[in-house]
Amino acid sequence: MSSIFECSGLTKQFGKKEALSGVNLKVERGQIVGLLGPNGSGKSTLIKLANKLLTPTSGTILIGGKKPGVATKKIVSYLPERTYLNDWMRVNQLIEMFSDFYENFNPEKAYDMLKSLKINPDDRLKTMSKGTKEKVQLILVMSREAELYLLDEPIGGVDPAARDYILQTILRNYNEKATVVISTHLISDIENILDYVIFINQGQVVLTSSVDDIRDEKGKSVDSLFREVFKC
Ligand SMILES: Nc1ncnc2c1ncn2[C@@H]1O[C@H](COP(=O)(O)OP(=O)(O)OP(=O)(O)O)[C@@H](O)[C@H]1O
Repeated sequence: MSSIFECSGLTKQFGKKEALSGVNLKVERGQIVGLLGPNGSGKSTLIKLANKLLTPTSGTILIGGKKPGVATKKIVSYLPERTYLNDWMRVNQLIEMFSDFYENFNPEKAYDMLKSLKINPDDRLKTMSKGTKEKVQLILVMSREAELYLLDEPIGGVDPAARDYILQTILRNYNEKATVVISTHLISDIENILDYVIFINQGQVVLTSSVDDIRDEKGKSVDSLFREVFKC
C-alpha cells in the first residue's frame, strides 16, 4: 500500500520568500506524527499544500498516492489553524452540516466527545470561550472516519489542563490504521502520544525519526532534542 503522505522536492515560494525548500518526506500509515518547528518554519504551508489550499511552486505532494484534490479531500480530515465556522451556529447544527457534507462523518462519535468534554450541543459558538470553540472544531474533525488527520496547532488555544484531555480524545477516537499529523511547538505537552517526529526549520526538513529511536538511541526526550536542534 502506498504511503499516506509523500513529498518530493516540494518547494513553495511566496514572491521572493521561500516557505518550503525542496522537502522530501514519506509518512507511513497508522501512526501519530508530530510536525515540529519554530514559528515561520513552514508547518502550515506544508499542511495547506496537502489540502490544496496552496499549490506547489515545484515538486510533488501525494496523499495516498494521489495529488491533492476531490478524491484526497474525502480521506483527509483537516483542522486549520484558524476557525472558519459560523459563529451564530449551534453545535448540533454544525454536526448536521458536517453529516451532510462528509460521508464519513460519525455524529454519534461527535455527541460522545461533546459529552466527555462537557460541551452543550445546544450552545452557539459565539457564546463560547476561544478554547471551547477550538475543542468543538477538533471534535468535528476527529468525528470523521478519515485515513489522514491533519491538525494544525490543535492545542494552541486551550489551557494546559485541557490539553491532556484533548490529546486523549484524539487518541481514543482515531482508528489505528489512520495517520494523525499534528503541527505544534508545544512539544512537551504532546510528545507522549507521538510515534514519529518531523523537525522542520526554515522550510527544510532537518530530522525525521521514530520517538522510540530518539529515546533509546539518543537517550533524550523529544522536547530536549528539539531545544538542542533549534537553539537560538
Ligand atoms: N500567504 C503568504 N504570503 C507570504 N508569505 C507567507 C504566506 N504564508 C506564509 N508565508 C511565510 O512563509 C513562512 C512559513 O510560514 P508558515 O505559516 O508555514 O509557518 P509555520 O511553521 O506554520 O509558523 P507558525 O508556527 O508561526 O504558525 C513564513 O516566513 C511566513 O511568513
